[in-house]
Amino acid sequence: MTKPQSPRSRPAGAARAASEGRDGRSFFSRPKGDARAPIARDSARDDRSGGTRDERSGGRPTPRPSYDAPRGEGRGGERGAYGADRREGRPSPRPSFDPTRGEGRGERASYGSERHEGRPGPRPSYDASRGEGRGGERGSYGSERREGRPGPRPSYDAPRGEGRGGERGSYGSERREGRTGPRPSYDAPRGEGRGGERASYGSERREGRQDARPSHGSPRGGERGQYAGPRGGEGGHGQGYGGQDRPPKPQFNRPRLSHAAIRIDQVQRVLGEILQWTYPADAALSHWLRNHPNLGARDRSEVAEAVYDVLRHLRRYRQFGESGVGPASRRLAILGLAATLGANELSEGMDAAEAEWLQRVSQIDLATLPRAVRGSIPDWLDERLGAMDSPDTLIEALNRQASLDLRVNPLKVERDAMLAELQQGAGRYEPVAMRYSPWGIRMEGRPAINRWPQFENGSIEVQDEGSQLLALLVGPRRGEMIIDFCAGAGGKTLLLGALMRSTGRLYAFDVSAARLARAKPRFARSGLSNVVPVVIDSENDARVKRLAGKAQRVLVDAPCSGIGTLRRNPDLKWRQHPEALAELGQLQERILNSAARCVAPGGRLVYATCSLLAEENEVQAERFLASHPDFERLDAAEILAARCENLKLDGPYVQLRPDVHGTDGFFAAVFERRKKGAAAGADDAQAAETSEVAPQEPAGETPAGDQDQPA
Ligand SMILES: C[S@@+](CC[C@H](N)C(=O)[O-])C[C@H]1O[C@@H](n2cnc3c(N)ncnc32)[C@H](O)[C@@H]1O
Repeated sequence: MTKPQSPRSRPAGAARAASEGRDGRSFFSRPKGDARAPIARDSARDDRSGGTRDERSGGRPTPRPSYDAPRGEGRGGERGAYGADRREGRPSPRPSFDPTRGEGRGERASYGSERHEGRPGPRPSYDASRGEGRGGERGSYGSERREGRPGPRPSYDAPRGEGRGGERGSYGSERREGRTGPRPSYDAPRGEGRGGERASYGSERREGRQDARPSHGSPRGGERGQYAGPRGGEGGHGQGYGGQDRPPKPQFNRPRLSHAAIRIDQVQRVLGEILQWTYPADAALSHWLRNHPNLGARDRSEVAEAVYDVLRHLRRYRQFGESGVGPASRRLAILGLAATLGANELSEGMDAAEAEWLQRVSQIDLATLPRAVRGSIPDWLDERLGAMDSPDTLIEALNRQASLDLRVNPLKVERDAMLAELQQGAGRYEPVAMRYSPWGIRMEGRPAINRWPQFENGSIEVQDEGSQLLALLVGPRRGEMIIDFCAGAGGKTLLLGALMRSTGRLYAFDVSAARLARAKPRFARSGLSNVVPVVIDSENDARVKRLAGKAQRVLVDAPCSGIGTLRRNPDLKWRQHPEALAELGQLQERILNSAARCVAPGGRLVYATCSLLAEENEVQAERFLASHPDFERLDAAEILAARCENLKLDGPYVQLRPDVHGTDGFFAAVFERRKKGAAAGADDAQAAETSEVAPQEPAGETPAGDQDQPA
């Protein structure tokens, strides 16, 4: 099994995503006494919203998260971004052009959006205004709620999908795992336990009751005070005794716990939280870690890696777990730790029956398992990925950890100079130039990039290589008017603005004020002055219509399932479901149609997702072409190949895969508005000119965003 990446190094596409940290009014901002049920319902819609359970358990907002968690990614590739976002949450020293009133509020959750780049998130991040938050933008969730736009209905009932298809039994079990509360309000699992999986039900039911059966000599039944706590000084690890060199004194009548027993229990507890699917995995993990501040770096890393391993291989592990004894979440924890630490490390923490079971399931020949079980993906996803070339290698790659991808800021530094600098100072992370992106540097390990001066001064950002390549498709030029229609936390906006050399005007639209607010400090760090962030009410906002026929280039980095980012956000495959895909498809189509109206005759429209699924990609592109005779398709693969000689792609679309290109899964289509159809564009432009409200001015002149923030 592959060694999972520690949460520390994950992108912020925070759940990104954490929400990309997952956004907005998260656990952090939830008012005291917020009931559990409503949170579950909301989060089912926008699971990227970051948050902690502090509020759930009493409404005490947690201070800054201590754990620079998993994903700096921004899912979709931006590890380190998480930490960054968190910092971004602090009042920026140069709030020059960011008009967003909401800024500084929901920033904690911001890591989610970065995850998105790195993209995270079914994250329900998309379509913020509806409370959806699917796709990769966790952060937006909370903020959306604050913005007073709670979704009228929990359209994105994330976990519902799980039990469907062939996985009903397991879905129900997930919900039950670790659960101590009443049934979640979304009432997802009707039908759970039916079908062929009843036998496992009983054990699954036990997954949530960690303290009920103090068997195995494990820490249940009083472990809390024993290890996880703050008794020890900081920094210790390896023993898992809260940083102390020695285990705590055994208490009367209580057996002394081994390192392995403690670790199993820790992982079991975290899984108990995550597998309720109330919050994105990275948010739930971060929250748990914050509540255990005295765990050392190694403790954190080991817990996180095992938890992510379980999320990656959940379906297979559940199947293995059926033949075991004890609570199901404990069996999952053992499997995750055996994969990441090695079975030998666990022996002291298991009883004889567990050890025998582990040995037995470790010998199962994976090749004999159906692909969906072997690759641990839900049936609906197996069906879709199975229709693609080389599905096995693809699924395998999606279950591996992603590397840490950095991008230099071309406004500030040359890639080679930065690479030399990093090789000197951070050589142990093995920085190398990326294969395709001219601005990219790839690193191994989990450096706390967000504390590096190069990050703080805007010379580097965390961004998946695939996201970087999208900028080449947009091909921005100096002085142009460009629209980044779904700008989120600004990952792609940053590169577009730098390639415009900070000239012209770059509109950064998004329905999520929280995500745009998180973009602000990034814009400030990067030295850009040509970005105009605009929070729009919807894709049909009047401010969008005013720009009809005016933009030379429009990028639609559409809200999507985020399935291409499973390396960074493995929980997405359990949170996403086919019904949500259908809704996403409609949203993508509406956004594309509105964005197309902004394109000037002869101008370029780029449609991109971090999905691998045809229905979000080529099907959308073909539908757009069929309904827009004034646009023609350009060969996106050719455009990219002209800039990246190593990159061999079959057009007309760009489709990047982790197994082939080492990037997250991305799709891009490029369309050009016909010049001879200029009449339509001219009409649009005329309509715009006669509009009652003048177009917004760029930052530095009239900060348009000021008018755009919700109250
Ligand atoms: C894939 S993410 C964008 C990530 C961003 N481009 C980046 O690189 O960080 C999709 C974004 O679409 C936004 N969105 C959802 N519905 C939208 C709509 N109707 N109009 C504009 N943006 C929308 C979401 O809030 C989310 O930030």
